[in-house]
This record gives sequence, C-alpha cells and structure tokens, in this order.
Amino acid sequence: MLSFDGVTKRHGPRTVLTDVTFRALPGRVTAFLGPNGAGKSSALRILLGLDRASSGAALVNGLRYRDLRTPLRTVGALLDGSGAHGSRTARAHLAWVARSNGIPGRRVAEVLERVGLAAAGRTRVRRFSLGMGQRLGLAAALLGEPEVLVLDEPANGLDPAGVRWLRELLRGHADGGGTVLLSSHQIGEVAEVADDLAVIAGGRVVAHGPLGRLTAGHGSLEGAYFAWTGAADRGGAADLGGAQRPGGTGPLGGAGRSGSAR
Ligand SMILES: Nc1ncnc2c1ncn2[C@@H]1O[C@H](COP(=O)(O)OP(=O)(O)OP(=O)(O)O)[C@@H](O)[C@H]1O
Repeated sequence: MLSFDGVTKRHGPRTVLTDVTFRALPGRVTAFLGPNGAGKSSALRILLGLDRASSGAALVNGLRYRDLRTPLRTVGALLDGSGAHGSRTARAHLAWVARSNGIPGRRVAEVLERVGLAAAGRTRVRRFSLGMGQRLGLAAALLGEPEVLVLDEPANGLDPAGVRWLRELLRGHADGGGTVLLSSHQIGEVAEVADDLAVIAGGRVVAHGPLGRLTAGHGSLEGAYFAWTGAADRGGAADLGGAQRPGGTGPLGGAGRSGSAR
C-alpha cells in the first residue's frame, strides 16, 4: 500500500504541494491524474525518496522509501524514461541494476521478455525509440518482482498496441494482488485502466476514491475532471461540492478521508 498523508512541499516561497492525502491500495490500479504542473511528479519524487516533504509523509507499506530494506524488491518505479546510459545495451543495463540490488541475473531475460524487448536485449540504448525506452524502464521496475509499481506517465511514447499491452500488464499486476500507482494527464488512458483516482490540481488533491463513484453524475471522467480541476483553478473548494454529490462523496470531503473505499 502507498500512502500520502498531509504532504506539503515548498520550494523557497513557492508551495507546490499542499496537504496531499490519499492512498493506493493492493489489488487496485490507482491513477494520479492532473494537468501539467499540478504536482504529480513532485509527489512521486517524495514517495520514492528523491526529494523530501516540507511536512507530512509519503510511505510505502508504512515505511519511508529510504527505510525499505530491499527497495527494488518492494517498489518498482518508472520516472523520466529508462535512465540507462546510451552506450549500454538493454541487457547490460538491466544486469547492472540487478547486480547492484542482489537480484538474480536470470531475471534480466525474464523481464526483457515480459516487456517485449527480448529481441532488442543486445541493442545499445541510444538506438531505442521513445517507446522502447519506456519498455526498458518498465523492465527495470519489474526486475525485483515488486508488489508495488509507481509509474510516472508510463504510456508516453507507446503506440496504441503498446498502450493496450501496458494496460494489460498493469491490470494483471493489480489482479495478482499488487499495488499500482500511475500518474497521467491522459484522461482516456486513465478511464480504461484505473479502479481508483486521485486527482490533483494546483498542488492539492481535489478528488479521490473509486472511479465509478467519483464520476457518477458527470457522464464521463472528462466531464468530472474539468469540473474538479476547473473549480480548483478558481481556487474554490466550495465550487466542488456539487461536482460529485450523486456518488456520495464531495471531492474535498473524499480527499479528507483516509484512502479510497473499495
Ligand atoms: N525544484 C523546483 N523548484 C521550484 N519549483 C519546482 C521545482 N520542481 C517542481 N517545481 C514546480 O512544481 C510544480 C509541479 O511540478 P510537477 O513536475 O510536479 O508537475 P506534474 O504534475 O508532474 O506536471 P507534468 O504533467 O507536466 O509532468 C510546477 O509548477 C513546477 O514548476
């Protein structure tokens, strides 16, 4: 399980996250949805120990990332592409990640196969397309067979077949009991795969909970999204009250609850 509890982040005088609170539960795909600059990456960086919260806590199975004993076996992450050096082959990059994390070398071939890169294992990463780079990043995330996946815009650069493949991979992971948190600004992608939503705008969570319940009364996720984020842009929590009343939880009321109802 992943939990954000009152996470606030300031950069100098600028507050980029304010009291971010939501959970991502095992067996569920949780989408972290919001416009460009809303604060998704900032929140994920804090969760993954790459930055510190000014206050509040973001925890993986109740622990801060830096306190996890075997991080790659607990949480697989994809941020900003594969992170592999262009001169390395995909296989060499994954072998290096596996070795430095005590993961058996056999996993390299397994994850290359899993992400559809088996034939490209000996290709230098600089020759990869954007989509292949994303697949390599996913391979690294899967290396340690983690229960939790945290993926920042994983569909970037994937073609339609790749997007469908990714959706099935995430669904399968959650159906096997895993926790998936994926950030996105693509409403269509999210509508297809998410069980739960946390919507962020202007650094604040403006809605969270089960997708069906949150969108009830809006006709579509898109309608709901613009109601929530438009209202947030006007700075009006009060504007949000009617946005999802049919589902029984006002977005900000929902945000104040600990975690999403199942
Ligand atoms: N080191 C920093 N110093 C100052 N401001 C920052 C810093 N890092 C991020 N920000 C600001 O925080 C806000 C949130 O950025 P963030 O990258 O988290 O958004 P995002 O939701 O991931 O956006 P996108 O969908 O475009 O990737 C932005 O306004 C950004 O300019």
